[in-house]
Amino acid sequence: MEISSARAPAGSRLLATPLGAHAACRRSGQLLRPRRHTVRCSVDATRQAQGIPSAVAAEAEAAEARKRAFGVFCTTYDLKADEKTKSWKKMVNIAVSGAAGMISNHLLFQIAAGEVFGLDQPIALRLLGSERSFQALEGVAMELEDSLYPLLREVSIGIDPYEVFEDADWALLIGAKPRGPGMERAALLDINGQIFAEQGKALNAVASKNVKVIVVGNPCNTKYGYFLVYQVCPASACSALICIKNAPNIPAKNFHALTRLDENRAKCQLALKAGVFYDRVSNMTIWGNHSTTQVPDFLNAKIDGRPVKEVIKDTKWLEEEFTLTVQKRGGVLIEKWGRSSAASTAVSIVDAMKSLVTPTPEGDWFSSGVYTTGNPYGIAEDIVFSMPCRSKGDGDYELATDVEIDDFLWERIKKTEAELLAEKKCVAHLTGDGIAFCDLVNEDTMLPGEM
Ligand SMILES: NC(=O)C1=CN([C@@H]2O[C@H](COP(=O)(O)OP(=O)(O)OC[C@H]3O[C@@H](n4cnc5c(N)ncnc54)[C@H](OP(=O)(O)O)[C@@H]3O)[C@@H](O)[C@H]2O)C=CC1
Ligand SMILES: O=C([O-])CC(=O)C(=O)O
Repeated sequence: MEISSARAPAGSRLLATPLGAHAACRRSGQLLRPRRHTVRCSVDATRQAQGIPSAVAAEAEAAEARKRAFGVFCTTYDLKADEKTKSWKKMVNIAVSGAAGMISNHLLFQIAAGEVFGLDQPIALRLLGSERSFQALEGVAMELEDSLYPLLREVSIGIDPYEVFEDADWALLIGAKPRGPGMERAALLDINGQIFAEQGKALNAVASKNVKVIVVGNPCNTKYGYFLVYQVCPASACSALICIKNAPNIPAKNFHALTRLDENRAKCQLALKAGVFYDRVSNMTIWGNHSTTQVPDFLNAKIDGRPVKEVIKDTKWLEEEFTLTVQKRGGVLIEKWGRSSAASTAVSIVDAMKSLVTPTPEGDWFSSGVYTTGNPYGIAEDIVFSMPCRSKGDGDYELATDVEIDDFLWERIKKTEAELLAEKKCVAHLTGDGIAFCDLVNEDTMLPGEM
C-alpha cells in the first residue's frame, strides 16, 4: 500500500488474485508524505510486482474506480464473473464525512451489511476525515476490511472532499468539529459553517449531479455544549442550508437535514403511552428544526390507523410532556451516556435513506428536513425545515398534502420557523446572503443535546 497524492495514471489497472494484489500493494512500501492524505494502492508497484504490461488500457475504467481503494479493496474483481453477483445492481458510491466519529462507527457497518439498499446492491464507501482523525480513519477502514462484507466492494479514505466526494451518489455529512475548552461558540459555528460550505462546493464540483445528501452534523457540536446553557447553537438544518447554497448545480431538493431520530423518538413515546408496540405508530411528523423548538405533531400522527388523540385522550400530556420529552431526549441521553446518541442516530440515518429508496407505505409519510421553497403549508421559503414527505422509492420525495394544521400546531410551527430564520441570518456570510447577524434567542435555540 502506498500513500500518495498523485492520481493513478489513466489506463492503469490492478489485475490480481485478491490477496496477491493486496500483498503487492503493501510490498510497494513507498510511503510518500501525503499532500492530501489519500490512502490508495500503488498501481505501478502492483503492476511491476506482477509483471503486468502497461498496455492494459481496456481496463482503465475499472482502475480509475479503484485508484483510491484501501487495503484489500484495491484488489481487482469482476462482479459479472462471480455467479452470485450476476444479478447485482450497479455499484453505489456513498461518501461519509466524520467517518471516524461515533455515529459513523455504527452506520458504516449497517450500510455495508446491505441494510439500506438490500442484498443485491454492491457498495463503495468513501470516507472523509481530517489530519486529526486520519489514523482513526485507517482503523475504521481496517475494521471494514476485517468484516468481510460481501457487498462492500470498495473502501477509500481521504481528507480532501474534492477527492472523496468524486462521483458520490450519496453524501452523508456527519462530521462536525467538537468545541474545545475555552472556544467561543461563534468561532466554532464559523469553523463548522466553513466546512459545510466547502463540502457543498466540493459536492457541486465532483459528486454525481443527482447526489442525495443527508446532513447530520450540527454546525456547532454540542458534545461539550450541554454544560453551557446560556449559549446558542444552530442545528443541522442550518448546515444543510449552507450546503445547498454552495452547491447550485445540485437540486436543492436533494438535500436533507436529519430529523428521523426525532421522529423515531416521538413514535417511541407515543407507543409507550398508548401501550402498543412502536410499529403501530404512523404518520409521525417532526416540523421544523432539529432543536428544542422542533414540533412533534400529535395531531396528524396515528396509532393503529386512528388519530392519536382518539387513542391517547390526555391532551395535556400530548401538549406538554410528550412534546418536551421528544424535544429534550438528546440531552437526557447525554446525561446518561456522557456523549450524544450515536447508535440510534445511525439507525435513523439508515431509516432516512431507506425511506428514499423504498416506496412509502400507502397513507404513511416520514419526516425530513428539506428545502421549503414551494411548500404547500405556508412555511417561509428558502430555509430547510422538517416536514412530512413521501417517496416512490426513486430517491426523490413529495411533500404530503393530506395534513391538518390547527392553531396549536401552527403556533408551534411559527416558533420553530422563527428560529430557523434567525439561524439563517447567523450564517448569511456562508450562504451568499450578505453580512451575518446573530440575534438568536438563547432559550429557543438549543439542540436536543443541550439542557
Ligand atoms: N441530526 C441529528 O439527529 C444528530 C446530530 N448529531 C451530530 O452529529 C455530529 C457527529 O456526531 P458524532 O459522530 O457523535 O461525533 P464525534 O465526536 O464522535 O465525531 C465528530 C468528529 O470528531 C472527529 N473524531 C471522532 N473520533 C475521532 C477519533 N477517534 N480520532 C480523531 N478524531 C475523531 C471526527 O472529525 P474529523 O474527521 O473531521 O477530524 C468526527 O467527525 C455532531 O455534530 C452531532 O452534534 C448527533 C446526534 C443526532
Ligand atoms: O446535540 C447533539 O449532538 C445530539 C443531538 O443532536 C441529538 O441527540 O438529537
